[in-house]
Amino acid sequence: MNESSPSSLGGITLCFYGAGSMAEAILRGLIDAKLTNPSNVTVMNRQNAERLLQLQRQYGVIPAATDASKEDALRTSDVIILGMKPKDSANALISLKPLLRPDQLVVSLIAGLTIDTIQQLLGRPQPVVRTMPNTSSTIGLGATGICFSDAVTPEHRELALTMFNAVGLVAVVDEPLIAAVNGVSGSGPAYVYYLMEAMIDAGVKLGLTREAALQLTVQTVKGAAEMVQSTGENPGDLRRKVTSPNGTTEAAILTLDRFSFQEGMNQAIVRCVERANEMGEAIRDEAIKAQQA
Ligand SMILES: NC(=O)C1=CN([C@@H]2O[C@H](COP(=O)(O)OP(=O)(O)OC[C@H]3O[C@@H](n4cnc5c(N)ncnc54)[C@H](O)[C@@H]3O)[C@@H](O)[C@H]2O)C=CC1
Ligand SMILES: O=C(O)[C@@H]1CCC=N1
Repeated sequence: MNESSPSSLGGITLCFYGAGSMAEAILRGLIDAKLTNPSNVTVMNRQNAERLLQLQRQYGVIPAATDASKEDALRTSDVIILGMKPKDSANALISLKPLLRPDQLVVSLIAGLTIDTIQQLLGRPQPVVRTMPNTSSTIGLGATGICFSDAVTPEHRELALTMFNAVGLVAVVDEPLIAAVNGVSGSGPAYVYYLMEAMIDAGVKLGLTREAALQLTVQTVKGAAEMVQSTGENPGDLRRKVTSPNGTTEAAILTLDRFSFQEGMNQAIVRCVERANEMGEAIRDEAIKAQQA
């Protein structure tokens, strides 16, 4: 799964165009892993200068709060990381178009936005790396799906793999499968947190303190994930080992089945993928309108 890559970004400069939660997860992961010096990282957002100062205080990165400093960072950084919401991406790419040099690498974190739409909005076959990361990149345990445009050079590819390997696991996939990655691991932490919320609330209803229910749930989720990874056994086999015939776990699993747990999970992920594609189409339509205007 993980392709090998060098351990440092050297003096490569990075510009986070959009500095919200996903951008912070990645920049924090890169800085904690000592992959880059914070002075090589510029952050910008639409208008929240206080947020940029907070990122500067916390990580030592460079804030670009004025129009001039934003333009300068976008013109000069080696890598531009698109970290805005999908709905803001068409306008952001239209503003980026006149500033970019053909050799700057564009790395997108944006759900649904295709390489083709990025290139249409930029008006040229810019090297583009499309990714679908997740917020666990913050602690180096991210899971990122990644694909590359034709204009990406072997050096760009290595650079992108180095960045995302530093913050977790990387799966190189064909672009149409990025939506599936979105469904499984991009949005996946939220499903797990949702499960944890339900387990904790049930524990509290049964009389545990919230703190005890939280600690027991966290350790259970951590231990279960670690068991799959360290034993190499598949989750189904491990589940069966917990489930004694006619025992307590079987009673619980049969109850989950009565509520169509597996089907619910399957439908949730299918809907997530559909939504990613819908959002991608909406941005593509905006791109077409912008070109006709
Ligand atoms: N949050 C998550 O778990 C994941 C998010 N993503 C993708 O990451 C992207 C960002 O998501 P979040 O960080 O959650 O959003 P967020 O709302 O926390 O951050 C978005 C940032 O973009 C900035 N922005 C918007 N338009 C801009 C412009 N024209 N110029 C400069 N900055 C601009 C906003 O000011 C804000 O700082 C989205 O496209 C999302 O699909 C991908 C995987 C996981
Ligand atoms: O909810 C979203 O649209 C983003 C993409 C994956 C996780 N969060």
